[in-house]
Amino acid sequence: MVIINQVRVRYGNQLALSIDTPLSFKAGDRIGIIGSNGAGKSTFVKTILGLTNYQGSIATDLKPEEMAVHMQHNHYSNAMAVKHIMESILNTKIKKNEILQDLISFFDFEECLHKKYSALSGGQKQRLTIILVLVQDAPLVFFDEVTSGLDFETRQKLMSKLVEWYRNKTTTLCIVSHYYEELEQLVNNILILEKGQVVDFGDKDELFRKYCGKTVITVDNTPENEEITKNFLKLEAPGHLIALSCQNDQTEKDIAELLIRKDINFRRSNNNIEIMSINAKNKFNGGGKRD
Ligand SMILES: Nc1ncnc2c1ncn2[C@@H]1O[C@H](COP(=O)(O)OP(=O)(O)OP(=O)(O)O)[C@@H](O)[C@H]1O
Repeated sequence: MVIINQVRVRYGNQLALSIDTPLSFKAGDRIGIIGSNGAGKSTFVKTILGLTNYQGSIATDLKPEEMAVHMQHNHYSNAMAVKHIMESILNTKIKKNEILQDLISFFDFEECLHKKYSALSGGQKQRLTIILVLVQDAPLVFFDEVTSGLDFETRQKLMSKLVEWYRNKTTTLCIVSHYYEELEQLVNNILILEKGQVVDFGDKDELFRKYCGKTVITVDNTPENEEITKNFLKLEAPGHLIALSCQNDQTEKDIAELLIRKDINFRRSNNNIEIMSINAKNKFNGGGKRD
């Protein structure tokens, strides 16, 4: 569907994106794009959409109108009700458009239709743009930080809705997000970017096994827990956590039994994208695993 090869994007003297190894997106892929601030995620999305000046090759069998995008920031007129914004952007009437009616009801948006844009809450504003994106029914859809700035509960609700909407569809999705738990439920591939370069790209579960092992057990980072877990293989982790790599069932059982015996709370995961990406970036930057 899309093959990206030897692509470079420069802003003045800055090389914002540099992709050497070919990346390909297949129909139906659900791709999570992650990386620190300034890693090049939005530039990557814009480049596939043809919105940057790039060197290199982006081959696709899709027409421009077969790609839809939800960008990070959106602005709409405040002069008219949301209903009229929708109808004028889409050049349709809600009462004559069944897909639009379905989306409005699916996203519980009826009560917002008669409000002005500025009167919508953050979550409602995002739902407006999501509806405008989804109604296009494009085969390739980009979401760039669709839940940014929303509280935890609103984010969860919105993501569950998206998961439900796309459950039985073949749409290819590229989702840029800093919220790893959202990606855990929605994507099966991960692209990790760092300083404009590709750290890794592939199946989410394979990347997890490559960088973390079979499972990861996390405990709070305290001196006591550090002492108790000192004989196990540690991974890089956010500062407040100790992450233990379990390469097989036996190690996992040994660690769990020890932690239960010591009455220590722990979390087991076989898809922790945050810890996977920290370790992928660490390896990419030449670091090794912790002792
Ligand atoms: N229009 C622009 N002009 C100049 N530099 C830009 C422009 N857009 C992005 N950049 C720079 O290119 C780099 C990549 O930016 P980009 O927005 O793609 O990162 P990002 O990973 O999406 O970041 P964030 O998570 O903060 O949204 C950054 O250093 C940014 O400052």
